[in-house]
Amino acid sequence: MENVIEFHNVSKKFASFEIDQLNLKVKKGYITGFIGTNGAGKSTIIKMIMNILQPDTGDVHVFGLQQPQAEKVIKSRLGFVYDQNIFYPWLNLQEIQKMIAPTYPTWDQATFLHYVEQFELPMKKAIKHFSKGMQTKASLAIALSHHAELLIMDEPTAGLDPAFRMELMAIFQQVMVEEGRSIFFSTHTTSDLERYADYIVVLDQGKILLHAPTDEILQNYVVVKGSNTLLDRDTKAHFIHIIQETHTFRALASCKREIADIFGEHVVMENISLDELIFYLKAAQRQ
Ligand SMILES: Nc1ncnc2c1ncn2[C@@H]1O[C@H](COP(=O)(O)OP(=O)(O)OP(=O)(O)O)[C@@H](O)[C@H]1O
Repeated sequence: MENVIEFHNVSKKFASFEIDQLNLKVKKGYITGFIGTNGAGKSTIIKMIMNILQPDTGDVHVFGLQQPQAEKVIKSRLGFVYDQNIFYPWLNLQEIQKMIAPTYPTWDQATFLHYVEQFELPMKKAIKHFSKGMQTKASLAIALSHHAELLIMDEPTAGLDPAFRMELMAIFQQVMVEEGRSIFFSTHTTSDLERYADYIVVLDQGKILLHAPTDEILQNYVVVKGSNTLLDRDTKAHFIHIIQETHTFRALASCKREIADIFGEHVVMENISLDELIFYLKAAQRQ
């Protein structure tokens, strides 16, 4: 299967943060959600995809082309959407479009006008007077109007109200109808991903803890609750992380069926949310 983004042994060091030999392959044609707690390194990775930051060592490929050598071609084929205005704040959408359109050979004015109308964006209002959600939509309209094959988004739903967020997620699904298009976006709103993302990447302290199809995660990972008397060296080995109270434990396991076979009705199994998954994986990483 073709990959739209590839990191090969990428390292990047800041004073108090490090990405060490990171490998990542994001599949073409799918929505991939990128999650992890504050400071996990999501923005740093997105900036390296965009060549805003450069790795100390290792290679970043987008569309099979290497950054930074192919930056110009890569940028012409992708759309970068984030929740801050990246345009001159005093310009309106009409002026921005006039400035941007000639820079993209694939610019499609009819598509631009279509999205401006669908997103109910005013053409003549200065961008600085747009709400956060309107700014996100404006970036998205521009990305879609040059037929970006890959949409990269750093927390596009941050600060949006639930109705607006749902609308944006519906738009993501709609734009995926264009064959071969891919979306890679970071978020703290994990409930959106449970419904809309095909793949999930969990990051912590610059390390990928899990990268798997969303369905597989939600079907197989479980929180198991039971009595401490069930835990010995052999049974403990079936859990990724165990939290023990005085008499009982709760633990994360990655194979629901295996746990059912071993413990039967002696334990309670609960479906996991992505927030719980991040919590347990992070705790396991630190133990
Ligand atoms: N230019 C920089 N110089 C030094 N440290 C940096 C720089 N950029 C990021 N960092 C540090 O790298 C770490 C990862 O930051 P990053 O913004 O990538 O995390 P994140 O997962 O996007 O976080 P959040 O979810 O809070 O946005 C943080 O500890 C941050 O302080």
